[in-house]
Amino acid sequence: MNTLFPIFVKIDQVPILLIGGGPVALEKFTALIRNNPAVKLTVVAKEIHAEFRNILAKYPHIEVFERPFEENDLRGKRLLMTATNDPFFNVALESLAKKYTVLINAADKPALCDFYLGSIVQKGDLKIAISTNGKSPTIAKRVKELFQDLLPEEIDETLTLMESLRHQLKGDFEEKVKQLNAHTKILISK
Ligand SMILES: C[C@@]1(CC(=O)O)C2=NC(=C\c3[nH]c(c(CCC(=O)O)c3CC(=O)O)Cc3[nH]c(c(CC(=O)O)c3CCC(=O)O)/C=C3\N/C(=C\2)[C@@H](CCC(=O)O)[C@]3(C)CC(=O)O)/[C@H]1CCC(=O)O
Ligand SMILES: NC(=O)c1ccc[n+]([C@@H]2O[C@H](COP(=O)([O-])OP(=O)(O)OC[C@H]3O[C@@H](n4cnc5c(N)ncnc54)[C@H](O)[C@@H]3O)[C@@H](O)[C@H]2O)c1
Repeated sequence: MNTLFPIFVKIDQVPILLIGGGPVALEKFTALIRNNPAVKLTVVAKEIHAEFRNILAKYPHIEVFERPFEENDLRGKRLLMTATNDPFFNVALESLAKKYTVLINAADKPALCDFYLGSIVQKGDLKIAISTNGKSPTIAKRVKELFQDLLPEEIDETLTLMESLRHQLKGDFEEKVKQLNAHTKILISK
């Protein structure tokens, strides 16, 4: 049983610290930016690879420090993502995360994680997060590709129409739910 509880985080108002400047840190950075370019993010790494540095230069609102991590970096942060090549440092970060009551994701180190990243399907405002309970990130990626192909592009238009409908509907809550269900029944009928 997959006991992970999925939530959707407003990353433009929840400060995140990303430690690492290599390809894996760049992957995690890309995942954040793809979901919200306005992410409130600080990147700290002893050495930031050229490719990552060039990309970071396009996001002036992101704080970047090319130096070793300092405990102070955790102050005011709510999420910590780490992608370093130092296993001892990762373990130390796990206890520091507890001290600062920050949730930690250590890339590719499930035992150190409070939360996992999911594979994300996006069609306009529709977003689906996929988890395999850490069993196979590759399958998560394939399922994402499947849904990306399966879902019609028009789904976002439908969402926009539904949004205006739900704002127009009068009556009590129960009545609104009834009407919204009636309007969308066609979506699941053959
Ligand atoms: C979904 C995605 C999100 C993201 O990272 O943004 C993600 N991994 C992705 C890709 C990916 N990662 C790896 C491969 C190589 C092939 C393979 O191993 O399958 C590929 C495939 C590829 O790159 O093609 C290597 C890998 N990953 C983990 C381990 C350690 C272990 O399993 O013990 C190892 C072995 C390292 C080694 O061998 O040294 C662990 C985790 N990876 C997770 C998330 C969490 C569980 C998610 C879930 O529940 O499924 C978890 C537990 C923690 C975390 O990192 O958050 C992203 C999909 C991107 C997309 O959607 O396109
Ligand atoms: N590259 C891959 O495809 C891959 C795949 C699976 C797992 N991994 C694992 O993921 C981790 C990261 O991979 P990578 O390829 O990005 O590594 P990398 O060596 O390219 O980058 C590691 C980064 O961590 C930084 N760092 C290390 N100690 C630090 C500290 N004390 N303070 C601040 N920054 C510090 C380094 O400066 C560097 O920027 C490694 O543990 C690796 O084994 C990598």
